[in-house]
Amino acid sequence: MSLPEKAFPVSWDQFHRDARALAWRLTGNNGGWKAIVCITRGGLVPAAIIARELGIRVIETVCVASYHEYTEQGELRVLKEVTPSLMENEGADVLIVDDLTDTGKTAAVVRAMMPRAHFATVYAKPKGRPLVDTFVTEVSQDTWIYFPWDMGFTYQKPISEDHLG
Ligand SMILES: O=P(O)(O)OC[C@H]1O[C@H](OP(=O)(O)OP(=O)(O)O)[C@H](O)[C@@H]1O
Ligand code: HPA
Ligand SMILES: [Mg+2]
Repeated sequence: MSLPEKAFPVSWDQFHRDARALAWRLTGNNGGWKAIVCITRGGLVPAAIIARELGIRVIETVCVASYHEYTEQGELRVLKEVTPSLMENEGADVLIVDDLTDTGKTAAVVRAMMPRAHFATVYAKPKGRPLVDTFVTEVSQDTWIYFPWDMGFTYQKPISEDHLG
């Protein structure tokens, strides 16, 4: 298993703030969004926050899995498709939400289902960035983002111990 070089841990508080910042960036759409399609499972959390902020009541899922063993990406599987009514008109006025885009593979598969939908993620890495319309924070490709729902409290070594060989 290869571990990315850098770590970007995100607390619940920070995630909430970043997801709200994403909601602010999504306020410009004339007439609003007719629905959110969130990419499970990571997209469920920002979708709840954005739906609350923008008053969106129709929330759909598209269920995709590709990272099977921690940081290793495997074959991408679509476990559940989007309801056909939201794919009408190529997904115009639909807001697709995910927690992040990394290689962009997940985004490419879901975008192909709804080419006119708006794709939003909280975080983006350089490879996935061209596939996303709106995001909040970019991190480098060699960084792993640690989401609060994947973490618990553990002892932290002092920074000096890591840097003094
Ligand atoms: O840009 P990519 O390289 O395709 O990676 C990004 C996707 O990977 C993660 O999902 P994952 O497949 O791990 O499933 P999960 O959301 O259930 O954790 C993350 O939530 C994104 O959906
Ligand atoms: O950096 C990441 N963090 C968490 N899940 C992920 N899935 C793809 N990339 C990442
Ligand atoms: Mg995901």
